[in-house]
Amino acid sequence: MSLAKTLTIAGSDSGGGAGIQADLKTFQELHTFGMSVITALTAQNTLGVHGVYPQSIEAIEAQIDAVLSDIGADAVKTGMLFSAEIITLVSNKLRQYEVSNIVVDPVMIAKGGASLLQEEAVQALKHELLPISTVITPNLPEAAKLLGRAEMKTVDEMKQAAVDLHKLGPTYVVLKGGHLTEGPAVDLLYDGEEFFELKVERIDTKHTHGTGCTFAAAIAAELAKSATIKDATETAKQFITAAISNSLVIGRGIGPTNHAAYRHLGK
Ligand SMILES: Nc1ncnc2c1ncn2[C@@H]1O[C@H](COP(=O)(O)OP(=O)(O)O)[C@@H](O)[C@H]1O
Ligand SMILES: Cc1ncc(COP(=O)(O)OP(=O)(O)O)c(N)n1
Repeated sequence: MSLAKTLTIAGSDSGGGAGIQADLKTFQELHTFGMSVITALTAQNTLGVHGVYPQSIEAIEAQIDAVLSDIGADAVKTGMLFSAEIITLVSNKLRQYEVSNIVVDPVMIAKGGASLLQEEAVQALKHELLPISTVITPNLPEAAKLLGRAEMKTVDEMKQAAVDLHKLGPTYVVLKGGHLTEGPAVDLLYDGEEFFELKVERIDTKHTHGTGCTFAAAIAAELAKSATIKDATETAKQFITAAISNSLVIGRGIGPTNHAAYRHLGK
């Protein structure tokens, strides 16, 4: 038997709700073979990030080479990359191994406010990783930072931002609207010509830790199984909506989404 192979290159969340842990759970639930390259350890729980410990370039490079020189990946998802040096390494390696489905979640700041990307690394993200990516999945603050403008507040402003993000080089842009303060949770898929809206009623819960990681990992899993970008984002939206609707009230802060919920829809 063979399974589509998915690789996450991201930070570890000791609390299990975001980062590598969220990605691997999502990969598994969507019936792919998940693998990981850890860029940084975080000491994290539902109350926030209590420490960030980047791994050495040597350790990250060795992990990537071990996985891609032998097993390979049908899709790679990147999350917390932390520094310009790590971004340069990851970009070079993805080129070297000619990875074809690259999903870049440009993780910058955790919900609790902790910085997961150094300020000076934003330029490396823009100029080295975005141009080789298949799809980027910024949230509204990340999109604003990448474009050097104020945060979008309406779907019309999101559309203009998606066009401008597309000019940075990715084949597709999925701009996430989870941070909109009013109305449904709308995300926009832009392919350089047309917009597609992914829209659901906003779920009334504070337990949304790891939503962005989970959503991007689901897109990567579907692309690995050869779904079109439109089908991949639609499935990912169903996956994250089920995960948020059944999110877990654990810990004393913002609880994680429930990665097992999608399977209970009979998927
Ligand atoms: N309260 C909510 N109800 C429904 N969907 C949500 C809610 N919050 C976030 N989402 C969805 O979760 C996904 C991740 O979005 P977002 O929270 O913006 O990302 P991030 O975790 O990177 O900040 C998107 O599909 C977004 O629309
Ligand atoms: C290790 C690690 N990576 C990424 C994040 C951010 O994840 P996200 O899905 O955006 O969720 P929130 O942190 O915003 O709830 C993280 N926290 N840790």
